Formats: sequence, C-alpha cells, structure tokens
Amino acid sequence: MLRTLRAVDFRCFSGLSLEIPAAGAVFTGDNAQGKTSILEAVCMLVRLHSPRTRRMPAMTRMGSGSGFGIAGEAWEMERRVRWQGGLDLMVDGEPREGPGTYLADGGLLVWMGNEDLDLVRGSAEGRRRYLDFIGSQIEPGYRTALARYRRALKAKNLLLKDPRPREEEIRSYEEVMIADGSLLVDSRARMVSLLSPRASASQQQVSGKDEALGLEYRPAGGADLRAAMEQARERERRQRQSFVGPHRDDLLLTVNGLSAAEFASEGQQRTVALALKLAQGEALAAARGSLPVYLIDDVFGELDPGRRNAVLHALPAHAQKWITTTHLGWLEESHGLGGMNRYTVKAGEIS
Ligand SMILES: Nc1ncnc2c1ncn2[C@@H]1O[C@H](COP(=O)(O)OP(=O)(O)OP(=O)(O)O)[C@@H](O)[C@H]1O
Repeated sequence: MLRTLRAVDFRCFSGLSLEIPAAGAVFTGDNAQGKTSILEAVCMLVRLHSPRTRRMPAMTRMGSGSGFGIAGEAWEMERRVRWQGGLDLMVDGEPREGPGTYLADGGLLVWMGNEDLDLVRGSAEGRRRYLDFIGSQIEPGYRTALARYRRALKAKNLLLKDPRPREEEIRSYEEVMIADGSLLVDSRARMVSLLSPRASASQQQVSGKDEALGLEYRPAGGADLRAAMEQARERERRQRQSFVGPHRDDLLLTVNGLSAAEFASEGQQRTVALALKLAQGEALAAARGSLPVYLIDDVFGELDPGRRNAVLHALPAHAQKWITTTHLGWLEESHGLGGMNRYTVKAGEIS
C-alpha cells in the first residue's frame, strides 16, 4: 500500500503532498477539479502507466516547465518517477535502469472507473488492455514480450506496405512475433483461467442473482501461432497487413450463455465490468500473495444502493482504497469506509 504521495507539475497540480492511512482516502469535489489526476499519479508511480493516455507530455502541467515528477512511499519503498523528455526512475535513492527493473518490485493495482463499461461494449482492444495490465503485474517477462511483439508487428506491417516487400526481413520479424506472441498467448490463457471462476462468483455477488458470467479466451492465432501465420501468409501479403497474432486476440464475455455486448441489459453490463475488476483484484492477490491497492474513480456515485453495497462488501476489507466521487450523499450512508481520510479537491488544491 501507499503511505505518501507527492507530485510536481502533474496535470492540474503544481504541487501535491498527501499522507494516506492504511484504509485509504476519499476525494470529493465537482467535475474537472483534479480527482482523477490523483489516482492517475498513483498509477504512474506504481505501474508507470496511465489509464488515460500513453503520451507523457499530456500529463505535464500546461504552462509549466518541460516535465513532471511523482514520488511517494509505496510498499515500504521510496519511489520516484521524473519525466523530462525521458523517464528518470529511482527506488530508495538508487537509480533504476529502465521500466522493467523499476516495475519488478512494484506493487499491485486495480483501477475501477466508469469507462470500464467499454470492456463489455467496446472493441477487443480494451479487453486486451485489461489482460495486459494484469499480465504485466503477475506474469514474468510479459511486459518485455509485449513491447518486443509490438515493435516486430509494427516493423512487419511497414514492410508489408512496401511496394517490393522484402520477404526475408518479414520472416525474421515473424520469428520474433511467434516467440514473444506464444508467451503472451500462454500467459493470457493462464490469466483467463485464474479470472474466470472469480469473475463468475463476483457477478453473482454484485447482481444478487443467479447470473452465469462466462469468460472465454479467443487467441486470434489458435493454439499454434506458427501454423496460423503460415496459413495466413498469402492473404497477409495480398492485403499488406498482419491478421494473425495476439494483437487480434479477444476475450469473449457471456451472461447466461449469451454475448454480454449484444444481449445483456445496461445494468448487467455494468455488473460484468465490476465483476471483471473484482476478479482482477482477487487474481492479483492469489498470484502474488499480497493485496492490491484499489483506485476507484467515480464508480460508487453511479451505482444503485444495492449494487454499491455489494461491491463495497466484495472489496477486500484490508485493501487500501483510493475513491473519488462528486456526490457526497451516498458516502454518509455507506458502511465499510471507516478509517479513510476525506479530502476535498478544488481547482488543483486539496484540503
Ligand atoms: N496537462 C494538464 N495541465 C493542466 N491541467 C490539466 C492537464 N490535463 C488535464 N488538466 C485539467 O485538470 C483538471 C482536472 O481533471 P481531472 O480529470 O483530474 O478532474 P476530476 O476532478 O476527476 O473530474 P471528473 O469528476 O469530471 O472526472 C481538468 O480541468 C483538466 O482539464
């Protein structure tokens, strides 16, 4: 868990300094005051990842210098991330060479937000990102394999677009894609079997009904990536695009055997999104033997009291929770939020 969080020139904050108790904190405030940015800073500090953008400059406070800094005590280590055109990473006063070594002993996070509904309704990309965020926290080598796979895929696609594609070079990138892609496929399959029973139990708990949530991993290259790539070779060369590999994988979600995207009601879809995130927390805890920190962005105010209480009960009592909300009303009637600090966020200032 985190004990402190500090930030400089991050989003709308020129400076930010917080001490957070073990139970966590609730941040209230109107829209666009900086609540989400606080959770984003935690996500950057712990996982070097923003759920909102892949572009570092977007996180630098507009009108400030050329970068931002975030620091804090997380899982009993003093971490520091500075971005100024490049990343500068430190743990306990020692520089860390790259993201891989920085993240190796980082903590576990679950992000829950209203945009999670896109996991159910949106394209497969969101579901792949869901698996990737888990994979890079618990599967050894996942993050590196994903980065190498993406680079090889980009290079292969560029070569395929060439008026005279160089077959030998394409094949050498395909070899990288097969090696790293197979690791991703195996990891994703393992993760889905870890998530599946937990998501199904969470769906029943949150909905209060006997709804069966199904998760089925659909690797775009089937079980044998090399064979699938060979089979697709002619079509890929003709259409100048890579069709086979983990960048086309999907995670099929069903409620009572029917596609959740096509047949589930909005309430059911919201519950599926929550169940996926609750399952993520449990899967991370099971894989690593320690509780994740939950970053919960504006979710509870949108839920009806029944589901809100079910989610509050489903979250591990001892996990640290960082919760943002615009509405205060529900907080007063909610149990299970004892011991948490309460802050008000207004125009990049916290009180
Ligand atoms: N790089 C940046 N520099 C300065 N301000 C920024 C930057 N990026 C975003 N902002 C502004 O920071 C403010 C806070 O955004 P944030 O999303 O954290 O608000 P919020 O309180 O979570 O709002 P909501 O309740 O609507 O989700 C917004 O006004 C946004 O436009």
